[in-house]
Amino acid sequence: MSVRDGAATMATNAGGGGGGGGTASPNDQDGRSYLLQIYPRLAAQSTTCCNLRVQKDATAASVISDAATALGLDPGRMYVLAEVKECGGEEWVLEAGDLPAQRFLLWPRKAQEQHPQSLGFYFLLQERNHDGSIHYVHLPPVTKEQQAQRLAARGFLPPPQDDFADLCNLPVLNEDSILNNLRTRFYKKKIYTYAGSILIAINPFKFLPIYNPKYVKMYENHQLGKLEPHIFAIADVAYYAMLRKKVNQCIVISGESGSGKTQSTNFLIHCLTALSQKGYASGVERTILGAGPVLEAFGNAKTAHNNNSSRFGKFIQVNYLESGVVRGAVVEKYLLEKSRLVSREKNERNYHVFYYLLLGASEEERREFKLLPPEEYFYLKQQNFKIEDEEDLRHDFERLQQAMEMVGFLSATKKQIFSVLSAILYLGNVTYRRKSTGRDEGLDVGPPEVLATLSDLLKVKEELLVEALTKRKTVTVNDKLILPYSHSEAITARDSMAKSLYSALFDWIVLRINHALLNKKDMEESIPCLSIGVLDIFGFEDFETNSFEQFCINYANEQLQYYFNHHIFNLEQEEYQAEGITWHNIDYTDNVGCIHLISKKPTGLLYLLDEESNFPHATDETLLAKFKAAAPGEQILCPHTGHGACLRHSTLCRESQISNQGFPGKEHRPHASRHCGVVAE
Ligand SMILES: Nc1ncnc2c1ncn2[C@@H]1O[C@H](COP(=O)(O)OP(=O)(O)OP(=O)(O)O)[C@@H](O)[C@H]1O
Repeated sequence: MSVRDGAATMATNAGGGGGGGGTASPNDQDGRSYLLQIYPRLAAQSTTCCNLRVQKDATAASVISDAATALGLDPGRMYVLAEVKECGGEEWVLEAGDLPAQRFLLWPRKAQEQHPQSLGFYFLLQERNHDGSIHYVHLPPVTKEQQAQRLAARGFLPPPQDDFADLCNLPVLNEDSILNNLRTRFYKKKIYTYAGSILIAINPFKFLPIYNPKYVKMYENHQLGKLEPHIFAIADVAYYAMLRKKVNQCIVISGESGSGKTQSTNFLIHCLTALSQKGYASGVERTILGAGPVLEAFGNAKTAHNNNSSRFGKFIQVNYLESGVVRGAVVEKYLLEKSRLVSREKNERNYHVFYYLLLGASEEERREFKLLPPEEYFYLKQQNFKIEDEEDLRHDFERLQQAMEMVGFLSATKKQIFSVLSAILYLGNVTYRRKSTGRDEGLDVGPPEVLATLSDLLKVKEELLVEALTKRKTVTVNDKLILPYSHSEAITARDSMAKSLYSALFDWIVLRINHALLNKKDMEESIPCLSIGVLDIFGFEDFETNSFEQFCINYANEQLQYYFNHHIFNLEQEEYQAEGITWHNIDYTDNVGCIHLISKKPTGLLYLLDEESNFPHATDETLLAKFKAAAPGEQILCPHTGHGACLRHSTLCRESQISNQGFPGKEHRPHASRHCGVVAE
């Protein structure tokens, strides 16, 4: 036996012996000797391990000698003994004089009494190379499951975690670690992660079997964070907080287009109604179920980011009796994107309902509503848009009709609605020509058959219609003037009429849905009610051409961001201070400057825009001049680039934080990932 480099090394005249299998189970403890199991990790390995009874004071050198003899190893070679503790990734090569039995006694009890290797504790016998270095042999790695079993079995220190269910537990908190954590979890099909009481959801774009009733039950009445993050946990917390504190709750969902906000809203509403069904069903869920497809048909459209994008914001409030039974619901809508009616980006579509009607209507309905093929409507045929899903659209029209009945639209009402839709499409086919005769400056409007059809569908006299489409009324101090539109003004007036008609129709549909959702008794008697609201508004948007709608949407999102900041940073920190908790305030990017720039009285952009709109001769240039005069040199610092930047820049940067970090599964979309956050209040 020789000792080199301080490590216990031995060459032995081994003979016979043979250890057999078995694992390093200590014991058969006689007070002074211990049973060690030693695993050879050798180039020419013939046996798996040997059991050695050793004295407490036996040195590593003597243990190596005995093990090599027992294993029948080549006596001309040199060996070392290493202690392995997998949980910490440790593999210690023992010195010749080290005492293996002593080390063994430091292992957790379970590892001494049970199958130690399965718990990640064992001794290894390794061969030395001629240069003294250790000859490492590749062994199959221990699987995560094996590792987890071992750890759970011994209730011991967890290994370094590779993902965290709550971002607050990340050992290092920065943008990279957050994104890595979300990505690691996403690859493991864990699409939900908490950041305290906020739930982050990453759109999987595929079905995951995690929304069935078993999950509603599983998450019922559990403290947030006890179980794996889930959207049902958020609904559950809101529901039980409402019942316990007798305070209304609100769940705010935000995220960019296509991130899954509406889907999340649906999961929440499903869970919120399921939780409350104690004995007798209220029928509200059925009405909500019907309301969904109706709102979707009229308020959703195919966009570049999402084939079924909600083009309006909504707040759904589910009302409960104090006992927790669902009582009714109310839908409030915000900012329908009206510009979509008359123009849109390439390869985007108008609202679903137009295509449903045109492709799904029966022959009789086609005659009744005077429907044309889709490509004959100016409002639909822009950008040579092709319809390739005719079958689906036909089916969707049937589905819509059914849903309308579920929310109480009678046949006559449906006909009125379809007539208005048809009229809106005909409005786009109205054309103008400058009058060619006499000194009249006005416009000829036509074609006559379109005007006649419009008058018929809208039940408005043709003269009145022509008047509204060609002239405007101006009221001055002394007089009432009727002036003809210029050609471009007339086109704008025609499109405005279409937009206003659709918007009014949508408002009216929402009103009707609310009538169906409200419990009639609530309107007659005053019964104390509690509620949970779910806010689903569109996220930040940035298109090639951004319109006033994008400005308003992004402003609404800035407000939402402000709300998040206020609640997550400000109020939380104030509470810590009030409770005397030692706390270093966290610096965060406050967007209040951006909000003031847009909406602070009296110089906010919105006020200036209002003011300028009252001037008859206002133009884009006069508005811009007004902006510049009111806020000379005013800039917002972009939180990410640090540049002095415009409003648009600041919103874009926030949006880009996560969207380009490479989540898989949706190659056809321009943004690599879509995520949304859900906050329960
Ligand atoms: N949890 C989920 N599981 C499976 N698929 C999902 C999930 N969430 C979203 N999706 C898929 O992503 C699509 C887009 O989601 P959704 O319409 O909810 O996005 P959104 O954020 O509301 O978009 P927009 O703001 O444009 O309305 C859905 O049609 C659905 O196919």
